Amino acid sequence: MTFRIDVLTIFPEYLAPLGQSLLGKAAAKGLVSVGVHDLRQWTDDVHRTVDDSPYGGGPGMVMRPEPWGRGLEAVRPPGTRLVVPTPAGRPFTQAVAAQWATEPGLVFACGRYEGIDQRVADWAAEGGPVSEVSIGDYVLAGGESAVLVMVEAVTRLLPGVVGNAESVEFDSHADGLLEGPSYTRPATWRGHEVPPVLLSGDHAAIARWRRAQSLRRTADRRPDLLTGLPDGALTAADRAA
Ligand SMILES: COC(=O)COc1cccc(COC(=O)c2cn[nH]c2)c1
Repeated sequence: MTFRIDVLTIFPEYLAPLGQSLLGKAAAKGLVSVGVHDLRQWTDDVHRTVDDSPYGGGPGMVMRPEPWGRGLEAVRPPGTRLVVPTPAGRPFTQAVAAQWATEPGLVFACGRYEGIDQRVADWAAEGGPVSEVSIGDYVLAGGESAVLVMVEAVTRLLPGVVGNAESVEFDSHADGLLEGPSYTRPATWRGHEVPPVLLSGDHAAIARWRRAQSLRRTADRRPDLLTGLPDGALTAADRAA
């Protein structure tokens, strides 16, 4: 029932926001519990060293395996998915978030420097699923920001977290398309009108208009999403739009 999140990082203070806002309410409801752990508590030297030079040479430093091995043994419930944010990962998508939201919890490993010794992910796969995932095609200084992003995407999908469950269902990407424009009062604002159909009360026309806007925006901004749609996702009416 309670979704358990654990994060291992050398910058625990960076993940303090995990207790705020939406996640905070969810935590207050007992839907989510979060643990943030300083990786350095599992180092074995007086300098609490977490990195070392890369085998084979090359720039930068690599995170040593041993602190990760001890930390994951201490923190990761058996069988729990280990998520490693990395620019070299498979794409993190709404579908991935939805899948993870059905599981009992997640453990996140925040890489820094040039990354974590690959044997950590390889060894961790012996104890449960491991997902090396990317939140986008750019390089961050570490995994902590990506963890904030993924935790927010997953926890808002947990039952009871977002007030209006329907608003989650009709998110962008939920049906494979981008969400179209939204409007609220006033009907005229600084010379800009709300599209009249939205004030018409004709709910069938409104639904058609919204679908057409969603398709137009997707074709304009994310044509890649249109090629990936399952067969039949686009109706004849869609194609005519
Ligand atoms: C095995 O995995 C690792 O070693 C991960 O290591 C690193 C190293 C540097 C930065 C990061 C953080 O992730 C991203 O930059 C990222 C994720 N998505 N898009 C950009 C992670």
